[in-house]
Amino acid sequence: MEFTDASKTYGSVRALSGLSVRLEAGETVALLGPNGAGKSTTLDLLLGLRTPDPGGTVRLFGTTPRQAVTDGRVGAVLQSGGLMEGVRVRELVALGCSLHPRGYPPEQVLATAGLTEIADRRVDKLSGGQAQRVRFALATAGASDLLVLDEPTTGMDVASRQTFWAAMRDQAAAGRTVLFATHYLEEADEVADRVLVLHRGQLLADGSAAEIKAMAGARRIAFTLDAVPDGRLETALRGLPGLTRVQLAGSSVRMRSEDPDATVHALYGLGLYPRDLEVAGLGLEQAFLTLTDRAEAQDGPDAAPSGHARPAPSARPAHEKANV
Ligand SMILES: Nc1ncnc2c1ncn2[C@@H]1O[C@H](COP(=O)(O)OP(=O)(O)OP(=O)(O)O)[C@@H](O)[C@H]1O
Repeated sequence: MEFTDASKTYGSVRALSGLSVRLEAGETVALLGPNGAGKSTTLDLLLGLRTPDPGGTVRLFGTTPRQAVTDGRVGAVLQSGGLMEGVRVRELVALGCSLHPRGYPPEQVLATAGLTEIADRRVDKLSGGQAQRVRFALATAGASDLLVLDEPTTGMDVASRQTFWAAMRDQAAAGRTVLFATHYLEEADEVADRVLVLHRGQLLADGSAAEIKAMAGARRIAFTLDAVPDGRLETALRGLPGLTRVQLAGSSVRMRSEDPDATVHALYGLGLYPRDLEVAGLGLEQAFLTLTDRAEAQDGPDAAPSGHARPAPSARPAHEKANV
């Protein structure tokens, strides 16, 4: 599975810009990026739903994405995938299995997706999370070699999500490649062997979650002061060396620093005695924010082509509770 210098332009918007990346069999790969970074476009190219601009190519299993899909080598869960109305879950899943060149028995697919209990329900009467499980069942209706998942667990509750990822681990263990776009960074951290970070249509980072965290470089510093800092002290705290973010909540202080040794040294230099001092590496979520903030600062706010959204934390459950 290989993208070679693949770009995609929609009118004046360059959604993807010269992507070159190769996915290996059996890898579980997370595709991360702020809103509008080009994730869905990347997946659409991989599925043959769109073609790259002239000069770039996308190849799957030695052929075109379209041919690979026709051959049943690719299964997909797409954000926009509508489900056929007026049929029951069992009927739809059976249809998916029968259409797949290497389809599995429907009862097995229903069980794996956790749908056996609601197999006789009409598809148009399902909750959002249940409908998502049906999409997952359709994506795994046969022996595909690549699974492409666009925000696959959106709307699922915690238990369904765990079932979903357990099934995906089984798929990867069976040698399948799983590529998923997500805004749940915890999932990417837990599940993916490899993380690709897209930003404004370009590949910003490619590595394991640990490598991405190391690439961000920064560390978290957290401590508590004896009292709520006054204005002067607050200014002094914000001026400590190495800081990229500061968050003050009463006497509790959280910082992100690219030079934690210098920050902590200078902190003591202010004559403070911080309690519960913690210096820790970034989680994948904070590393992601650091990398995309940094790229944003380098590009400048005007660098985005028209139509590109800036990162919108509201769309990302993981980011809602993002802290420094
Ligand atoms: N059919 C289209 N016509 C015009 N612009 C488009 C079209 N599809 C996508 N875009 C633009 O291309 C850019 C990349 O969009 P894409 O959907 O690939 O991003 P994404 O990373 O999947 O975003 P999100 O996280 O919001 O789903 C965005 O600026 C988007 O507005």
